[in-house]
Amino acid sequence: MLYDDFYVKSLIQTVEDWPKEGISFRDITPIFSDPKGMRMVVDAYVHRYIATDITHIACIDARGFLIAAVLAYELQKPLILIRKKGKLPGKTISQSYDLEYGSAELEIQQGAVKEGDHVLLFDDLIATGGTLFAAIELLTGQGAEIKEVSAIIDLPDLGGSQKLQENNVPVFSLCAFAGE
Ligand SMILES: O=P(O)(O)OC[C@H]1O[C@H](OP(=O)(O)OP(=O)(O)O)[C@H](O)[C@@H]1O
Ligand SMILES: Nc1ncnc2[nH]cnc12
Repeated sequence: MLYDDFYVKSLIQTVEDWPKEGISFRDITPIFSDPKGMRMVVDAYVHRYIATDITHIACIDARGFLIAAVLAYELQKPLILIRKKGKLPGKTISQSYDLEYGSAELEIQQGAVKEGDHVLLFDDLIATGGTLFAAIELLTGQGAEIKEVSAIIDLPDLGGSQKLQENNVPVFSLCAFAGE
């Protein structure tokens, strides 16, 4: 299905002062409850990544999982879960970070990726980029190469996507909310 930016953006709801005062929270929940929107989003990513040399898709707990799992299924690629602290069994590597409304710690299982792996890193939204930088650290720390960081929404006013690009990380987002 052809991607329609106006349609997808119309599904994303802005909730002011949540989870903290001063935050304009971009809620993607309605995309998942709208089969047309879901298909549009998934198809856009399938089209973008089907003819690339990506070997793995990594995604971030929790909203990043939702599209990435469908994409991994469609592209028949292994899916790597980067989770919030304390959720993954076995030996893990962790990385703490700050995000727009707090701080947290992410973990990956040791051996989840290795040198020579070409990873597409997926999350739902880029704000300060803190979450993605932590995930990149976990992946590259085990030798993987980040081919692209991909999100549904970019919030360029928060500077994350620019910072990623300045660090030579290719970034793609389906839509952006700037000055609105
Ligand atoms: O660019 P940043 O400033 O780091 O913010 C972006 C992150 O914030 C949200 O995650 P959250 O930690 O709220 O987790 P959730 O997906 O479990 O809701 C979002 O899903 C991104 O992962
Ligand atoms: N403004 C925002 N809306 C939704 N998720 C977010 N994660 C970080 N900032 C966010």
